[in-house]
Amino acid sequence: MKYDLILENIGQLLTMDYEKEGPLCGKDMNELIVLENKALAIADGRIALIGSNEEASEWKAEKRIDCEGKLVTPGLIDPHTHLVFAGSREHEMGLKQQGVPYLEILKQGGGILSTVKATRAASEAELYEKAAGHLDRMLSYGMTTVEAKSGYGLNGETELKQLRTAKKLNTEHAAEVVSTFLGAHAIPSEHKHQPDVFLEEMVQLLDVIEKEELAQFVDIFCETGVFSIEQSRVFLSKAKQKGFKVKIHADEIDPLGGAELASELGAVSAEHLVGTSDEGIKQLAEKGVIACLLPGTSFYLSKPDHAKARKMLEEGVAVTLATDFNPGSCPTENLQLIMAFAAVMYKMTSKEIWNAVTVNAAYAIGLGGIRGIIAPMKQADLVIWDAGNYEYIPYHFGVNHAKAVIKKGDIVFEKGDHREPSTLSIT
Ligand SMILES: N=CN[C@@H](CCC(=O)O)C(=O)O
Ligand SMILES: [Zn+2]
Repeated sequence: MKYDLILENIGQLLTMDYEKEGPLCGKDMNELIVLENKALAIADGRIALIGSNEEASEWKAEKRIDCEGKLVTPGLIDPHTHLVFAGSREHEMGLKQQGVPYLEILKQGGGILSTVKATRAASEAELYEKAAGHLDRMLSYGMTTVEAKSGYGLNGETELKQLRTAKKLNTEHAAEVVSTFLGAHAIPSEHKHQPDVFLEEMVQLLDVIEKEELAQFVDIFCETGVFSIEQSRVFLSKAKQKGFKVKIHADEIDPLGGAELASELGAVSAEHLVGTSDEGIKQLAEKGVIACLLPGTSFYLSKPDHAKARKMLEEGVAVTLATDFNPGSCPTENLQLIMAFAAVMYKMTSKEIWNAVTVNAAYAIGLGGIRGIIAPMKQADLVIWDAGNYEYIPYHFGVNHAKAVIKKGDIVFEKGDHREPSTLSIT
């Protein structure tokens, strides 16, 4: 047998605990399988074998990579992004510095609504080109699978344009894109006084979204001045009736009880959770709703409060971490930076952080047990890091440590691609 690719001389290999079912929680989140001095073989885009370097010297392959004693992990998974949009919002930085709150900017027709204006005006080709650029950068940071929410259309035409763009990226780009319909992201100005009419319009889109397979998940921004708990309950219940899995932007700014609603509805995940009550945390644990935490957003919005990650972990909530990449509250594609934020702001351990961005992130986007692990016969989505151990990635922050990124067995990024000298020896 001749393999397509062999990675040799792996210093640390994080396979993750691929035998456990379901997202990791409790003390399982703080456990990591670290194999040392290993080699692995890839065939037909899948992991074929894991063995010692001595064994690997007997294996035959088209191509071999000497990992030089470095760390190899599953590709990172980002379970919460707003990938597809037009324009940018750097002009809001000054307003924020003057103390204008995020929701006040939105109320004045800026914020999300300013991105809606730009996105409505953009062609599908323009959206595609811009999102592909962001996705290139994500891939270069080791992110091999990314969730992408719509929500900058707020009308049928543009929401579908965003979702079709994401679907095309999933087909054509090396990274994998999982779509979420977030039509209920804000109230568009034309429906300012009729939010329920607007929500019904978004419900009407679900049939075509299902027919064209444009999204697996439906999400809503449940927040003061956006959608209430009751509106969110009605909207998400209708989505569930149509067979969609649901997520909620919950308790991001005001503690409205979004976590409790996510638990009541059996949502796959609740996102943000900065203001979530202790009761809300208990319910997330009880109902097995994954907490998708976004420390980059708390950092960027300069919030004094952060999600109570330690409390969630102690209560047995399965936690994942995401960039929340978007043009307003968190313009970064760098999940490695978010890992550092989680260490500093949430006091999560390196082990918890690695489980959060691999195993649990996969469960949060419907790919549990399929992505975010390195196991025989599973898809070969891997990162070779320019670091000798897993603790180094959340520690040395703000720079890119990915040395090479492999998606479905293909090398899709190497450090040298970006005019940085590659030290990886590929023969
Ligand atoms: N909070 C709602 N949505 C995004 C921000 C979107 C924007 O500001 O453009 C979030 O998750 O942070
Ligand atoms: Zn978001």
